[in-house]
Amino acid sequence: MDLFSTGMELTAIPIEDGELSLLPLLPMPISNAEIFARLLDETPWRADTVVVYGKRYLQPRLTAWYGEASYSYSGLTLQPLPLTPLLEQVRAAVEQSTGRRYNSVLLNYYRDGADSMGMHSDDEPELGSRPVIASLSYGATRTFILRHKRSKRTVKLDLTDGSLLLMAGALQANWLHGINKTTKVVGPRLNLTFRFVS
Ligand SMILES: O=C(O)CCC(=O)C(=O)O
Ligand SMILES: [Fe+2]
Repeated sequence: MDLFSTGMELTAIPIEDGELSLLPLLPMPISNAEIFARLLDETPWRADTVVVYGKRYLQPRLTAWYGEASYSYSGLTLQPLPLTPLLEQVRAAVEQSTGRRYNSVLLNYYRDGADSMGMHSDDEPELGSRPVIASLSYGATRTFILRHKRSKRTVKLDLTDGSLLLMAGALQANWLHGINKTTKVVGPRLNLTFRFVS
């Protein structure tokens, strides 16, 4: 941390072929524990089935999609729910810290270490050619894995309670990302990815 850093700003993580930055703790007027508990309780969590290479799978996590537009991936179309007052408040804080606007948010609930997200890029056409995605985590720390599509270089980041990761530029075009299962005992984790869908 340099002399003039307040620790409240995003810090760039040097990475080739894309932009990545991290804020260890998003400033919020309510505690992380309260945000976590309210999100867990207020969200109509869904256990969705996706189609991957023609086969149907139950997603290894629960999800909810909020915003203005429907969202399609892996043969699944999610109808949006209207943002709750809490999600509006969180969105405002994320917009303030990242200097960007978002009209949608995907909530992921990883119940324990058996829940995961496969390696993917958030590169659907409605996200635009250089998507800006702000990823906010609450609860248990899980390891976020990035893998370069051509070089296969892997970068790992621990996403801790209240951390905000910003993915931008050519990151989605050149890298995959995901969350592996773990055999370690881990508690529940919530992740919110704010996006701009047009
Ligand atoms: O849970 C995470 O940190 C990743 C979520 C993610 O990649 C997504 O929602 O597209
Ligand atoms: Fe993603």
